Amino acid sequence: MSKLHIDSLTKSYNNKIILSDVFISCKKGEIKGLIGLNGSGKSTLLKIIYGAEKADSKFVRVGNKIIKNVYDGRNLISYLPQDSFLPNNISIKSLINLFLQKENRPIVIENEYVKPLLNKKNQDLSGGEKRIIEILLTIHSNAKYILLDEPFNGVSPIIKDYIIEYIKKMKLLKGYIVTDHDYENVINLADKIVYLQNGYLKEINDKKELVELGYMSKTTYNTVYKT
Ligand SMILES: Nc1ncnc2c1ncn2[C@@H]1O[C@H](COP(=O)(O)OP(=O)(O)OP(=O)(O)O)[C@@H](O)[C@H]1O
Repeated sequence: MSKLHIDSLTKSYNNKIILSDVFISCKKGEIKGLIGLNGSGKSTLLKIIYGAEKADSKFVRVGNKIIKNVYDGRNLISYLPQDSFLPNNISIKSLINLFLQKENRPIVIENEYVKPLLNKKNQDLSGGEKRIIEILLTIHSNAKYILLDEPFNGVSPIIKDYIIEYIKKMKLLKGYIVTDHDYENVINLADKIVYLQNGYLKEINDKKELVELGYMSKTTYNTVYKT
């Protein structure tokens, strides 16, 4: 499968540069974890790659296909936004039929967490239940590359573990870029970590760098990683 390649991506809001000549790529079977401080531009980056937000400049392609907007990227790039995106007054079963191609529906309908919710309306689901449905609909689209913005938000620990194992199991088929403030789970899930700061992406090779970069305190690092 062709690689997802992004370069020369630049974005400013009100003359403030948020993303400055960003380069990132992802290949099939790869999970990239994107982390950074609040406001560093992670969501903006994912929205621009997907095509939901305009960039000042960008070059996005999957293989030889250049992606300029959401329409170009259909069946190639799928995106889970930070905020809930499903319409309310509609059953989960109908949402699955609406969002997924016929051949992709059974695996979601048969899912152990989805099955008990099929006849409920989206508005009657808890925040975490909604998130599982949204994640599965995004992953099981026809797209080859999946962008997940805060998939673990509002999800209980046991479901986070389930989502991580689920994505790992599915990873051979697609490529993923995942961002979340739950850095432990992003680090656990990802093959590579990239850190966004001052508009630039930096590859992290050693978790200790996250202290040097000011992402986490030494105390937190020692508590989490030095047992
Ligand atoms: N539509 C907009 N108009 C003006 N500024 C914006 C807009 N959207 C985002 N910003 C600004 O761009 C910066 C990056 O925002 P973004 O949401 O991409 O950050 P983030 O890294 O995802 O943050 P968080 O981790 O808090 O979700 C922030 O300073 C934000 O205030």
